[in-house]
Amino acid sequence: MTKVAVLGSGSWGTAYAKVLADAGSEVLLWARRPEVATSVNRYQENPDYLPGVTLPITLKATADYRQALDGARIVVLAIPSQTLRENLADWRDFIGPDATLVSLMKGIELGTTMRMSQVIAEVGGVGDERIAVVTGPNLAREIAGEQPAATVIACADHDRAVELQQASQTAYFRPYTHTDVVGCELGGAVKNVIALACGIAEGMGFGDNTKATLMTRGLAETSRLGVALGAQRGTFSGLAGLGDLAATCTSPLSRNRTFGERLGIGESLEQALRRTKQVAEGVKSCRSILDLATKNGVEMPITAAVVAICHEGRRARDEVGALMGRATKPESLA
Ligand SMILES: NC(=O)c1ccc[n+]([C@@H]2O[C@H](COP(=O)([O-])OP(=O)(O)OC[C@H]3O[C@@H](n4cnc5c(N)ncnc54)[C@H](O)[C@@H]3O)[C@@H](O)[C@H]2O)c1
Ligand SMILES: O=P(O)(O)OC[C@H](O)CO
Repeated sequence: MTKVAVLGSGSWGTAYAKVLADAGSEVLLWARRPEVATSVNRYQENPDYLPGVTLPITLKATADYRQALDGARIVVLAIPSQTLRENLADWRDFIGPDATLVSLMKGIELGTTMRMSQVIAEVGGVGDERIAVVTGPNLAREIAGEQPAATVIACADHDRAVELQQASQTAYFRPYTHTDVVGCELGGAVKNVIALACGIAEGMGFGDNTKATLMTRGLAETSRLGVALGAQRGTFSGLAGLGDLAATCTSPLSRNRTFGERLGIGESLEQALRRTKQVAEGVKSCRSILDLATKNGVEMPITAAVVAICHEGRRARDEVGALMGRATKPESLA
């Protein structure tokens, strides 16, 4: 039986740990707070992040990351993106020499503009062939409720991707493999920013035309950035691109979309942050994504508008005017 460590017991860490346990692996979930581990072990529930979901009896938890990592063939990283560098520095010495490191995170590091797999390679000192990314239209609550969905497992080493695919395949969760790690990670990170924009539009009272416009043009700017960074254009039409964008921009379960809605009704960033217990990755990553785009000479007007609203004190209404007033041009999907 494959031994798996899932580091991070928030909503997605817990839901994906359930998938892995349901698929037959021996899974140990690491929780920062001992009471979360106790609740998983005693009551098969993570009441803070997935209340009402009964976890498999075979899924165990611990507050000791060394115990979780001991003998793990697969190590899943499920913490907020901006905390990865610091946490992995503590964990790296306890990770087995041939373990696969799996990122569930959908963000870009502030300051370095690195993707999560790049942070893992640098801090963990591991080759790309040992790093995989799981991404797609995977709202944790729906997966935990065993509602059917697909995902993408991207890894430079196809055999490892297949190994993880087999370890994640259940009656309700269908993983596809992919080799375009860059495109899959960018799809996951940028859709959070576009979901913020859709939430803002919703909060401002705009309807479906506005949100469809943001999604379509948001995907165009995502793919423009991706191609400039070496991603395959086709990745953005798949689960990691369009699939995740559609789920996140339209679902009331999305933290990014919900956060945007608060901004759209006129709350300040601080007010919205105070009301948000879980991570809405796009709020921080919009800045690193815009930096990455600027460094690479790529125009991302929707991302720039989200940065302006979140971090530069600009009014949403003014940003709508700026976006709509841009020079006219032919439609291009890149
Ligand atoms: N929730 C989803 O539906 C979903 C789906 C796919 C991908 N993701 C991505 O997965 C990642 C994790 O998201 P989540 O939904 O589990 O988040 P969450 O907010 O539900 O949980 C975050 C977890 O990280 C822990 N944590 C917070 N700060 C920490 C720190 N400084 N050091 C260590 N641990 C810390 C929290 O205690 C919690 O257990 C994010 O990048 C998110 O974008 C989430
Ligand atoms: O709740 P969000 O906005 O972090 O989105 C969750 C997932 O990434 C959807 O696939």
